[in-house]
Amino acid sequence: MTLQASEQTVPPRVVLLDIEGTTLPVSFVHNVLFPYARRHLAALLADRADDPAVAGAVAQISELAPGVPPAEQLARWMDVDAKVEPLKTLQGLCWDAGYRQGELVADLYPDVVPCLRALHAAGVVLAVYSSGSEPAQRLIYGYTEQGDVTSLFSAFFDLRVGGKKEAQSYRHILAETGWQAADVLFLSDVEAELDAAAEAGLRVCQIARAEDGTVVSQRHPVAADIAQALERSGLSGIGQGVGERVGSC
Ligand SMILES: CSCCC(=O)C(=O)COP(=O)(O)O
Ligand SMILES: [Mg+2]
Repeated sequence: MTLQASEQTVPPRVVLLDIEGTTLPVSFVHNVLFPYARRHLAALLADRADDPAVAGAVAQISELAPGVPPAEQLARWMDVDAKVEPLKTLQGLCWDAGYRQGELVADLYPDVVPCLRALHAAGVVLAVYSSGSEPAQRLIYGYTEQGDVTSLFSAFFDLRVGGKKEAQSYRHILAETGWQAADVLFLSDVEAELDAAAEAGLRVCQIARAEDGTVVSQRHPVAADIAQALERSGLSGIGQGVGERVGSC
């Protein structure tokens, strides 16, 4: 029998977090980050063609879409929000300059940083799993409105381990880290990602943010924000005062 997160009394040791729709508003990704990358991709391809990261991504595009000019293929992928590695790599390189020049600052949901700090202080391992490249994930948490919070995280996983809607990707993360599936709580807004994580044995809870209009899961525990997800997963009582801090985050 599978226990619901709300029924589990042993708290998770690891919290694995999605980004878009979970810690960062969907609108920030789609109205700020994606358009920024779209505006800068052509210049990146032209100006940094010899950069190994750019050349490697272009080679990957040619393998995935032989005969299609890379810029055209990237535009097609962006039109459908495709989660493919070379696009994510190149978007990350565009954003890098934006964050460093002060044009981009990650507008995380207000509950996120206080919750992450409380969990970290309680000894809970924090990790990220996003379709955005690992460098892009580090930029988001490196340039938040609350400063650089990357040190709160022990690990970052991207499409290198596979797509987020595939159970095998979560098994890959477990194999790489040595974490036990039952010790890991995965938080995401997307039901198909929660399905895949649950199939791999992870504990899951959907973050259904009102602002994002998330389609509420009928299959998994649901929380309105990170604090509520933690309470429902047995984390509000960990350590002296952590419950209060998490509760107020
Ligand atoms: C981490 S960079 C911005 C997010 C992104 O590029 C993306 O495709 C969203 O993916 P997620 O897996 O966080 O939903
Ligand atoms: Mg998401």
